[in-house]
Amino acid sequence: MSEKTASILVVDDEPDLRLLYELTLVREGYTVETAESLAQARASLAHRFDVVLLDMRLPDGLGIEILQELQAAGRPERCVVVTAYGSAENAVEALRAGAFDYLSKPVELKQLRSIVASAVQGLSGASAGIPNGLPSIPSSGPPSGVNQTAVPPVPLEQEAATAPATPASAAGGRPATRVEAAAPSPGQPQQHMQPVAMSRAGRVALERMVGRSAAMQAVKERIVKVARSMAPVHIHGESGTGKELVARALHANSQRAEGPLVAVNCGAIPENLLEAEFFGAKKGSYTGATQDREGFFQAARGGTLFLDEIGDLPLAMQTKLLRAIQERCVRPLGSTQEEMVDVRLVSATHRDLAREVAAGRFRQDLFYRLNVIEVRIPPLRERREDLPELTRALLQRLAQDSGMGPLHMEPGFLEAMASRAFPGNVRELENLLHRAVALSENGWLLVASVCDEGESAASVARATPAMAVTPAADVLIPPPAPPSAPVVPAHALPPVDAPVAAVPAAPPAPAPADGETTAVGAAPAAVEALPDDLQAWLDEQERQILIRALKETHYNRTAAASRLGLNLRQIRYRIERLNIPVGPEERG
Ligand SMILES: Nc1ncnc2c1ncn2[C@@H]1O[C@H](COP(=O)(O)OP(=O)(O)OP(=O)(O)O)[C@@H](O)[C@H]1O
Repeated sequence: MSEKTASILVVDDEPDLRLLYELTLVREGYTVETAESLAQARASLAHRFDVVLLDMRLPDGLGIEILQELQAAGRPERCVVVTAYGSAENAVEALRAGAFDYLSKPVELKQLRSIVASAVQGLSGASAGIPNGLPSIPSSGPPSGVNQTAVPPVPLEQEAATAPATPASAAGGRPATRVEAAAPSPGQPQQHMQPVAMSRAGRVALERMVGRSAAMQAVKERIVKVARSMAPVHIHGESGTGKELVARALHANSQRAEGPLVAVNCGAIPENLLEAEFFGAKKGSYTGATQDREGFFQAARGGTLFLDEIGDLPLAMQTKLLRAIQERCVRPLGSTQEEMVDVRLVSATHRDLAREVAAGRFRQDLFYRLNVIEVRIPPLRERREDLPELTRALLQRLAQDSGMGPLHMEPGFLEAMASRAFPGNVRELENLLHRAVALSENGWLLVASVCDEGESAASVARATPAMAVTPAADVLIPPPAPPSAPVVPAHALPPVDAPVAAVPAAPPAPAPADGETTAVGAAPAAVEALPDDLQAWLDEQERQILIRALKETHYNRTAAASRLGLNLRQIRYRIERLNIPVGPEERG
């Protein structure tokens, strides 16, 4: 069944407009019903529709009430709201309330067709007239609340870290724009108008955002929730927090995922080229324009246009961008023709745009249009618990990219990382790890390479067993000891009931005397008895931690693996290797 058999409810009190919309949409092949008031719309909505075209002003109330009621009832209809000409407030309010998109009066039929086509995109058949036990909306009165439909849980698999990395974007070295190929189409056909299952591309994009802190989990849930409408999203976060990753995840989880994602660094384009770059240019329109060329808006047609560092746009260009957003069309430089645009806008900045507005450097009306939905990414200092996992994942990526063998962390390496403030967030962490890899010796990442000038390696290095990152999986495994790495005395084995640490804890080595420093890689000045058999000692550490995790999770291996940052396959392998009894075979 084609998408054109989708069903549309047109709600408008003006008979001429109702008829015009109806005829236009019927001609497009849709099944159309009409209603002239909120009351009639509520009655019609006893059945399910695919799209509801809602006029804002109706004799018995505001169209947005229907939108809110559908949202509150968790209904799947996508609402396109028709707002009065130039009413940015109404449009923004409707989008925030969950409208799929909006149209401004006077409605251009071309635009109506395009937006409805976009709203029904991916559908496989009509649903009108199916009394299928949908949650009903109240026959009158305001909604009891906003949509509380649960966001699908975001699976965070260990394999996330092995996903191919997005290109590292070194400051200053970034190209101004990138257009990306369409994402692979989801393997499963979509269920008609049911909450759409997360596609593989969508899941992978979320998994690339490493971090399971509550703060990051909230960011991911918000992405999933807001990805599917056309509402502009503004991403705010300090430099290096992963704004581009969020933009990619929004695109990959949107229904435009099969369209292009055009990422533009607004700060990297010379001012005199901005207009041509954004809107395209006709041959001969400026020196060097030897042929017609598309702009970002045309290149992103049917997809997402990501405007990074939007705060860097000069005021004159802000005005032109605002017009393009309001009118939904652009005019290429040197052309007399306007072209309709069909993009979803995502913008980002590390600046406080509200403050920029107050200072007169950013247009308030543009800010209002772009900031319909905000996604804030917390800085790394507000989610320090993500640091070990981020370190492992980034090292994994570095090891893969550089084709190096396994990388081992010198004792104290993670602690040295943890002692830093990271004002440059994940990018700074990434750069630091780059440096550590470049300075590594025989695959050993040295504490000294991540210490600040003058900081003693020994001041951060605690006597902890070393760890290795293998390129094959996100696994920390105890590697063979470095030639002179400090070791933990056998008597320091953590008791089974001791708190579990990612790295088996051991008492710190005795502090060196004043002024005494310990050379990196050299044994601390005073180290207690060495174990006779390092591998056996390390195995015992691992064994006890696994037993404890299993006990605490009632021998549920999946839960135990998750507690330890392993996947099921990895924990099974370790349980088997260390011959740990787990009771009845099928536990966990
Ligand atoms: N949660 C994360 N998981 C894995 N990698 C991350 C994460 N956050 C950021 N990164 C990595 O850190 C680097 C910086 O991220 P990104 O470019 O998205 O930051 P940004 O906020 O856009 O920075 P800027 O404001 O400077 O443009 C990238 O290489 C990105 O892959």
